[in-house]
Amino acid sequence: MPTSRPPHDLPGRVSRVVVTPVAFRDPPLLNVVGVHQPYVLRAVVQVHADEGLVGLGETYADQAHLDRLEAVAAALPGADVFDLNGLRRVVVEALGASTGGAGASFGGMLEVSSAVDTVAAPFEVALLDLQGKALGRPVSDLLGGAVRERVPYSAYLFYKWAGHPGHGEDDWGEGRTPEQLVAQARRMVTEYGFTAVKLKGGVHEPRHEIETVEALAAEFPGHALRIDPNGAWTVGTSIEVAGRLADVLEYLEDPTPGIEGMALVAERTELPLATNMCVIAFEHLRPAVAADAVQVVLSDHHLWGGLRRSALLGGICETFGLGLSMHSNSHLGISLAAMTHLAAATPNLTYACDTHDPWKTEDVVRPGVLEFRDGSVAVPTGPGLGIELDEDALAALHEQYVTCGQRGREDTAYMRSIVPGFTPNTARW
Ligand SMILES: O=C([O-])[C@@H](O)[C@@H](O)[C@H](O)[C@@H](O)C(=O)[O-]
Ligand SMILES: [Mg+2]
Repeated sequence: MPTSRPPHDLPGRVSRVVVTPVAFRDPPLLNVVGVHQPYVLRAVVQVHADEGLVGLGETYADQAHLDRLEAVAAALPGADVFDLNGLRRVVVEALGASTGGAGASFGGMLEVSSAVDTVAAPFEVALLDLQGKALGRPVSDLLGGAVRERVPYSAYLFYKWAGHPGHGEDDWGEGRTPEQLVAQARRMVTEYGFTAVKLKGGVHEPRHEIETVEALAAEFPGHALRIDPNGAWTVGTSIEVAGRLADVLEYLEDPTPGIEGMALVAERTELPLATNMCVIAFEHLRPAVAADAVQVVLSDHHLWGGLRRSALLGGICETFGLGLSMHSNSHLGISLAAMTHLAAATPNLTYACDTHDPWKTEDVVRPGVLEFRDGSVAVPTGPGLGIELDEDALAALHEQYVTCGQRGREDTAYMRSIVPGFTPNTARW
């Protein structure tokens, strides 16, 4: 059992905040807006407190977002590490001064109506990590207690090129045909033990993607399958695909753009529709519920304002009878730890969570804690997030950021540099 420290040892105030942008290698994964660049950019947030403890957070590192993170980092010293409502005030004030609180966009796919939630999230995670370290308790305890010891994740398949142009073939090779995607799934299922499998669609004609899902269903009977074309299909196509795949999918994710479009599809299928595109902030819940547009919401603490606001989202989903799953963008181990604590402490998060983890070959977190077994990760039991930052790896990945030349996620621009004239495929088919 972890032991509590006496109250007079608790850290009181934030003394210093360091935001470090890093870049880690990523394969050429295809999606509706283009292709992943050679590197993923992330920002590692370190919040130092006056007792010498350090809390960790992780988020996107596009330049505009970094500027906002820096504005908060400058304003946070002196803040009470237990005052999470106060953190939000600091963020609102800092963004008001630096940016006017405008929205944000990541990679042309995720539009955020207010930057406050996205900017606050990594600082909230870092403060919770600090609180847990001070109290000798895991973050899941601070969120109400873990209701499961392990958190299930799903395999995340992508159509992909064999390698980044000019760099030869990568470890995964080409992912274009149904057979190649079955082989990709076989490797993930064998190495990680996943029992849920998600296919990122919106890349090829729907007929080709249906064949891929059918091949996966034949090869992995009993696995929970999902496809997510990120709104690449019209309402009519979505209804057709839902009809074809009704017996093999557990849910269909964002087949068509917008709450209205999703509602039209939902009227014509029994298949639950999931989203991380048309419901991405609290203000979208009311119209989505009123239109019965979605049956499953994919939460994401990076976008919903942190772990406690994601728990609030869980409560709202429960109230309205909505299912709850978890979205992922390419991420490092700090985020995987945060996602795992959140999922562990959210009783109605019953679907396997998305993760890009298998595509990652570099990290800033020391190995050993966040290992996959039977498709799931054990909830860390150490204080805070329960993970340890590898300072050398952080420095190396920061150096990679400095030299890689990327300063934002640009899937479409990168695709156009290789396939001139490429158009993002939203509602194209
Ligand atoms: O990594 C990707 O290309 C994904 O398409 C990601 O950007 C999406 O945000 C995400 O995984 C999703 O479920 O829509
Ligand atoms: Mg999605």
